[in-house]
Amino acid sequence: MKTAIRRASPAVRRIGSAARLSVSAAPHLLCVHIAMAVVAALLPVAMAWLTKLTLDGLSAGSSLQQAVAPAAVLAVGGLVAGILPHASSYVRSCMERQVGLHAQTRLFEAVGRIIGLGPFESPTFLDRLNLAKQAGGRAPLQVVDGFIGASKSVVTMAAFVGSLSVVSPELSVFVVIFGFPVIVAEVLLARRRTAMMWGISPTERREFFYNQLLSNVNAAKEIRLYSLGRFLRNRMLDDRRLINSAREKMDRHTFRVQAGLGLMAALVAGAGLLWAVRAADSGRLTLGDITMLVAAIAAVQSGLAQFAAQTAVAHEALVMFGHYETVTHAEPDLVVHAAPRAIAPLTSGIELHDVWFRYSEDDDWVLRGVNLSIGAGKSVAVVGLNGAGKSTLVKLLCRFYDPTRGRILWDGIDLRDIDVDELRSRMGAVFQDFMHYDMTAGENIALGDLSALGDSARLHDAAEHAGIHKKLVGLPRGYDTLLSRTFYLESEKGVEDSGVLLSGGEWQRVALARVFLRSDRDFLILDEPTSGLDPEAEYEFHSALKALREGRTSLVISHRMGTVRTADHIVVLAQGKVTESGSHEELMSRENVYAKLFRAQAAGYSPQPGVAVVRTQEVP
Ligand SMILES: Nc1ncnc2c1ncn2[C@@H]1O[C@H](COP(=O)(O)OP(=O)(O)OP(=O)(O)O)[C@@H](O)[C@H]1O
Repeated sequence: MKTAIRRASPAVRRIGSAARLSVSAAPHLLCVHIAMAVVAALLPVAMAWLTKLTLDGLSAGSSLQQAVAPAAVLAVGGLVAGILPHASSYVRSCMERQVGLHAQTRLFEAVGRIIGLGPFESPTFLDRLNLAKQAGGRAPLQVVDGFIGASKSVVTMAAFVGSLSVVSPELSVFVVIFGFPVIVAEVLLARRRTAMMWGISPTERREFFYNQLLSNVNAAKEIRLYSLGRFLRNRMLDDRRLINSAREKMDRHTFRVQAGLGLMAALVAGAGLLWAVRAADSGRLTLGDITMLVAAIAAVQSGLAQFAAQTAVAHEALVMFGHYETVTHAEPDLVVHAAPRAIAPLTSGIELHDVWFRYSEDDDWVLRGVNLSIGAGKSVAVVGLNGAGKSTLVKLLCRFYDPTRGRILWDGIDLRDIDVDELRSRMGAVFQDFMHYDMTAGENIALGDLSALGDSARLHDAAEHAGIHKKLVGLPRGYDTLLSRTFYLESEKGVEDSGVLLSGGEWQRVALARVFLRSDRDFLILDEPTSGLDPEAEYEFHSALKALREGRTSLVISHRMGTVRTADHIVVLAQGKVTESGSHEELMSRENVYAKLFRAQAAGYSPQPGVAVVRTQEVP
């Protein structure tokens, strides 16, 4: 049995998976929904038979009193038929909300299980994630609903075809043969539509990117100053036109196929009616038979149309749900050790042994055999020109990627053997492209360590160290002020300017405050921590940094030599290799790349310009 299930086609597995998801999200509503579908499937047949029997009875001369009972049942049936679609749609809406919430929870839990950054930098994954997000809310229920709806149509049609075969076996066979191509055509249409949607997905994402860019506050300055508005708008509209043209082509094709099917249906209905009139004329059919025949033809045709539509919707939803399933069942992007090794506070240090790394097999090597030792309690600085691989090194240390070759060891234990959450809980970092969260000032800092949320003393202390406390405490609502003009706080709905915007350097201090909140961690990474700070703030920051680093292991990356020079050990990275290392004094005495870089920067502050200037080509 299990083997059979394993061998079942992906479509069957997906239907099973969508059903399980719906059952776990809304079991009671699903039962009510199915029960309503059964009643809705059989009600038209029961009504048709009752009508036929009532009319046959009346035409055979039965009294009005005898006709009252079936007529009363017919009236009740009519009442149920009138209310049922609305009740069913209400139940469906309730289910949609519950299943949507459940599916979204599962999707974002799966996204949270992605350890590294690789998938987020892959266009294919992003397209799939985009479709999964679109599908997550509706697709599981659409699959189940389509299945229920198609089954409902089959039940109604089978009951009517059975009834029709009593009246006219030839016509019932004719209707069944007619139905087959309708179903095939609709399934093919659905397949084509989903292929089209997958095809336009990258264009839709790009259009969305331009769309966001045109309304993004950070982009607004350059867009206005460089007059990029029309250019970006045209690109967005070009993408929209491409999308529209693909959709229009699909709509035209759908129209041609469905108009053909409609014509066929009309011909069948017309032929059936002509035959029925001639048969009644020759006395082979009663009045009741004709009403049954008319009802059966109409019901089978609408049943076929509904079956086709439901199958098409279910098929489309099934394909979309496939993307959802791929994301939620994705294998971990990085190796996850089944029995990870526990790590203790860093005692020996972090070692990189012959680390090679490239982002993909098609890319060039970014790191080419890096050997580096970051001793426990020591501060190491990495310098190098743009693109030398410094931030990539940080990504490997945080285990956003694994080395393509070589190993990174934490007190002798390979990072791949350590539980990634435990590893990261022992680190603090401020990244070059740190985040601005559209949240309050307090929350923006507390995100560095959620246990500090609402703990004013800790937040103030971290902000004080980062030199931003005075600014934050002076905001209209202090630390509760929203650092955004994108949203309102719930408590301040409608207050136009309740949020505050910070300057670039102030934002950097907020990001630094996050890392000060984690100053008790074993290993601190500071990637360009002072790039946005003014000289006074940079000076203050160095004293704070010194205190922060005291006795801690840290790695600093900076183009500012003033930030770098106080490190215990400095490493020059060039084209993915360590080309020089030592203390500031040692490196200066070697008169090599570091010394040239340092002097070149110092020359910028010198009253006599024209001292040593290092050029990109000079660096190996
Ligand atoms: N996600 C990525 N996919 C492919 N290549 C990448 C990716 N990220 C960076 N690179 C490439 O890796 C190289 C090193 O980039 P990295 O950001 O590590 O340099 P860096 O030394 O930090 O530079 P900078 O001083 O400008 O910040 C660059 O050539 C860059 O194009």
